[in-house]
Amino acid sequence: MSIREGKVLLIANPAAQNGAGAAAADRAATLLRAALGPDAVVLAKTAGPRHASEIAERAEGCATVLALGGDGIIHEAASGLMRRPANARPVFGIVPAGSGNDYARTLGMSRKVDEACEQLLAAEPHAVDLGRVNGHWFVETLSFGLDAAIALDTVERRKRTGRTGAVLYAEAGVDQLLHHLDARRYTASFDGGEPTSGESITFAVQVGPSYGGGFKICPDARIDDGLLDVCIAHPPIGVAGAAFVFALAKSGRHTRFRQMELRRASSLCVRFDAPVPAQIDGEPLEAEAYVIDAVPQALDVLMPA
Ligand SMILES: Nc1ncnc2c1ncn2[C@@H]1O[C@H](COP(=O)(O)OP(=O)(O)OP(=O)(O)O)[C@@H](O)[C@H]1O
Repeated sequence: MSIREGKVLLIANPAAQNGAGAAAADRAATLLRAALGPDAVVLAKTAGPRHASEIAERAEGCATVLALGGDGIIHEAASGLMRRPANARPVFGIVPAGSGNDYARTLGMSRKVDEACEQLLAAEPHAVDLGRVNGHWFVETLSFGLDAAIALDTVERRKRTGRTGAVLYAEAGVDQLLHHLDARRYTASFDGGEPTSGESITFAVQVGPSYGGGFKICPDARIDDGLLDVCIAHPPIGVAGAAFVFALAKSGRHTRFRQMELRRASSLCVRFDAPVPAQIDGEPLEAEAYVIDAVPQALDVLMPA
């Protein structure tokens, strides 16, 4: 079903990208109403964290739900939709207006509002996989360790300084690299296999390739293969080596280093010996053990043709 059939609910985070989301929301609503009709599009601006999830869960009578903002709001809206019965779940789409926009990169959506609306108007739905950890859904990324510490530090820095984008991520990266290059002991079992133990500096579990504002941590991950791609960075990696690997990860060329272990699995369980920073689509997540699986073709998502 295309966006042209049925009502569209546009859930927008006015606070995304340090407040730029408000104008982006009005612009997208205007463009979509011009194309689809004045009554075809309902704009709902979020009032705060988790509101997008509640709005999406209550999306009665809508054929399409769009999330406008960053990966956080996309994560929340998709989670809300997944709480609806499968036979009453609207098609999902995004208007990227965030800071990192990793899911937008994966879907191939433009980060310009006008272009993204054009793409949505011509898009067809595609059944894509979602990840699930301890009952929480994720659209793109779940990770533990250094990179999660960087992602979470980035959010803090953005709030503090008002700066955005890959430069901010790199800045947080340098700081965390210098002060928190910790190896974390883990035990993991893949697809119900025998548990194995090891040490990781980062441990990423991806639906799509991208995290941290465009770093291709699992460059070959596909969102419709029914599998999760895993990248485990093992020690030893010194500060200079880690910085080098980190820079190469921007284009996915870090995978050739012997410290990188790449795997695919439909499910895994991971436990760390000590509390570890963890991020799910850029938001913090805390648990003692993580039970993770891929849910194939979980959500119909509008993707550019
Ligand atoms: N009205 C609001 N005021 C403040 N925060 C909000 C509001 N609505 C939602 N949020 C929260 O804002 C956070 C960040 O939102 P979002 O991901 O859309 O933008 P971003 O952080 O700029 O982008 P990215 O996640 O791609 O870096 C989310 O955790 C969300 O819950």
